[in-house]
Amino acid sequence: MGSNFNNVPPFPSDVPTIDLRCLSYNKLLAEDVAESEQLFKSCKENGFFLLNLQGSNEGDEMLELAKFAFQLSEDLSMKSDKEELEKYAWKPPGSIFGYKGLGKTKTEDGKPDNAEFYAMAQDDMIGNVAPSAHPPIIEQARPKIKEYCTRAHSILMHLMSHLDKHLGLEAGTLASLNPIDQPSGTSLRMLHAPPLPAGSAARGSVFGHTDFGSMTLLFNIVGGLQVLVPPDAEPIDANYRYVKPQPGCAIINLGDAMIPWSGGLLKSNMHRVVVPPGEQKTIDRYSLAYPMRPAANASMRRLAKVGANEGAETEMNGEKDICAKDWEKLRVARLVGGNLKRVAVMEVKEVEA
Ligand SMILES: O=C(O)CCC(=O)C(=O)O
Ligand SMILES: [Fe+2]
Repeated sequence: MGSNFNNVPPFPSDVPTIDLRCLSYNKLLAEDVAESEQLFKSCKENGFFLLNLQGSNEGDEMLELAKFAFQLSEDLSMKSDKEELEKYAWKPPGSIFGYKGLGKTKTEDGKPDNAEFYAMAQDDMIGNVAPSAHPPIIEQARPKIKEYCTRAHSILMHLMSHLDKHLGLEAGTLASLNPIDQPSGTSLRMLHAPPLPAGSAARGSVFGHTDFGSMTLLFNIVGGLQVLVPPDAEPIDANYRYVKPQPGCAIINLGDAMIPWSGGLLKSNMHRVVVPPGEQKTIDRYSLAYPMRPAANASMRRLAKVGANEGAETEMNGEKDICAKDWEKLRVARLVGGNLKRVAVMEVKEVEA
């Protein structure tokens, strides 16, 4: 994947960027205490960090799989008949997987988005459920997509094991809420934003949102991703900063599920994708998102004991239980209804009331 960075115009130096921590996956694998502290800090401050995957077998394998998936995404975008892809259309809230064509959603300013994507359900790709039909380009890639999901999941599980420790949870607690072998809404989503025709008005690709799941592993090469700074700022243009993509690194961000689980201690930050900065706006932008979601039947309730010394709300009285599947349904319905409000700590209670 590193080589792909050589084929794109440089990320400009005169745009506002967010200075994300770049953590070493190798050090985290070796249980490096300082690196682990930095991970926890990032999760509490803004829920975003870069993860350098170079130098460990697992990390290098993930980078190779990303290279494969970037090519797959390009092949799908460039070699497919769009009408053919519409046979596998994404139709929320009923079907949140499949193909979404350009302009099917609106960005903040009410204009149609400038991105297409193809989302593949992990359950389908790894065999938790009977396979669904996909275009031949995807069908042929099934074994690699399965490898991709498996590898991405195991990397995120390791990051979760660090959070278990910091949150004072028993080892394996967060992993047990995100098992790969049980049905969940986890997917691999390949996004493509074509360059806008010269002289046309700017149009964003992905409207401001937080990810629904527990943790996302993201690869991009071309800029355009922006994060809200600080996380509780008004979601207006002036408060968004670009993330500068780094070779050999994934971008990790926490999703909304971490908020109720951690009693609001951890952050799930608003982000969006706008026109790539500077000269980068002249080329096709591809990104690969693996938003890991909790098992469908996982409880969204605050985890007992979580962060008692860290200022998290630990009072659980009155909180009703709701499973991830129902919680996500409410989130999708809210999104389709145009409500992009952030998830509140007490959302579990709110939605059930
Ligand atoms: O394309 C990107 O860089 C980010 C995409 C994203 O936020 C998402 O798919 O949830
Ligand atoms: Fe996202």
